[in-house]
Amino acid sequence: MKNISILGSTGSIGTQTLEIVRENKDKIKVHALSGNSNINLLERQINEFEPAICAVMNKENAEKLKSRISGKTKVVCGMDGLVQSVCANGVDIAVTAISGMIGLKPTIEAIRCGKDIALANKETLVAGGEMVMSLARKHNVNIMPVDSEHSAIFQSLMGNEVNKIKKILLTASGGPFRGKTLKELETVSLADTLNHPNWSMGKKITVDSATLMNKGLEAIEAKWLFDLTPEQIEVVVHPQSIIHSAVEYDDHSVIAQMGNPDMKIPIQLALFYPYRLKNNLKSLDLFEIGKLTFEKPDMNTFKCLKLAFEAMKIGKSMPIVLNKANELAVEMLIRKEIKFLDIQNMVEDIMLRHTPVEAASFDEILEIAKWTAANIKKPN
Ligand SMILES: NC(=O)C1=CN([C@@H]2O[C@H](COP(=O)(O)OP(=O)(O)OC[C@H]3O[C@@H](n4cnc5c(N)ncnc54)[C@H](OP(=O)(O)O)[C@@H]3O)[C@@H](O)[C@H]2O)C=CC1
Ligand SMILES: CC(=O)[C@@H](O)[C@H](O)COP(=O)(O)O
Ligand SMILES: [Mn+2]
Repeated sequence: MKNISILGSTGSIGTQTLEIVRENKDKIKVHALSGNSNINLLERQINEFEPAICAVMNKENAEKLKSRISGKTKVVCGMDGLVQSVCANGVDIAVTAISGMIGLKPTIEAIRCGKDIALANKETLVAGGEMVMSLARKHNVNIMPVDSEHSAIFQSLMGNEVNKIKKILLTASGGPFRGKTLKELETVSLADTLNHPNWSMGKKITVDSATLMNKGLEAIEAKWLFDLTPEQIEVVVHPQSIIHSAVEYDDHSVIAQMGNPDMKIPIQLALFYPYRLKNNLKSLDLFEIGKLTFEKPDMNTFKCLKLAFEAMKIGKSMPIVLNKANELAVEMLIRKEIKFLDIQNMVEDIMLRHTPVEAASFDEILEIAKWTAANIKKPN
């Protein structure tokens, strides 16, 4: 029996993880759940999965939840609570399904406590990749990719010589605005932006997919997970999202992983690797799909992708600035305070004003994030 702790159990990845638990009760058990605002759902999840711990980031929400539940679940709060929920005795694997770099601290602490990580939260590696990967090596912890592209790369690497990678082909759907011009992007609405063609996900990542920042963050995530140079990462727009990514080897053989766009496939593999358990998902029907097509990304229109590659090449504190500025700008877009194209312009503007410095410790990463928040400029 495997015991898991889910950081962000009320979100898209969190709830899909719980669906997998529900279908595999003889193999996996929930030790801890966590969330922030959705205490109605947390209450239902506690009643169903009876975890030992439930962490709620927001203190008032934690108090409300405490008053609603009876039984054996201990409710803890704040960042200390999140850390307790992943480091608790008995937890074997922490699923990092919080959105944003707030997930960095509990991930680092989970690794320090020797817990394996099923990593969905890509912002963690963008902001703290060097630190997280070296801590994982030190504590002999496995970091299992949940992100569909990274799971595909992981699977395409199985049984092959890792040092013979020529490059990886990181596939991108192109998002809801694929093929649009800068002029057309000036007037897109929030509802259009949140309308992803292939995946149903949380708001933040859905906006990132529309700006192509998601692919930029994923390129940096891949660099850290698979020890790649920026030149070894090629983004390929593949609107059907059937090939989830591929690896080209030195002998020019290309190995890819395919499947319907359903996150339960990579989540399940991350939880049960090396076992591939039966499930009730639909088979891939290539006749129904008909065509798989490929395009080059338009990095001049979708500048976030170019900016992410620049930040990766510059290194040091630049990826932290890129990530934090993007998080802040996406929050503003969701609150309807800025327009779609403002995101890439705000990220570019602060990157131009930032002088990269070494930022490898948690405190240094936090300092850079604070600098970014204090210096980001909202358009007039
Ligand atoms: N969704 C997907 O298909 C994929 C997601 N990912 C990555 O996985 C991560 C999660 O994405 P997704 O599930 O879509 O996101 P959601 O927005 O659906 O869920 C986010 C979760 O994080 C919790 N949360 C948000 N803010 C805080 C906070 N300040 N403190 C504690 N908990 C918080 C939310 O709690 P509450 O709801 O209670 O407020 C919720 O449980 C992201 O990093 C994303 O990039 C990667 C690949 C695919
Ligand atoms: C499901 C998943 O892994 C997402 O990161 C997805 O890849 C987003 O789609 P885009 O390819 O449009 O960014
Ligand atoms: Mn992805």
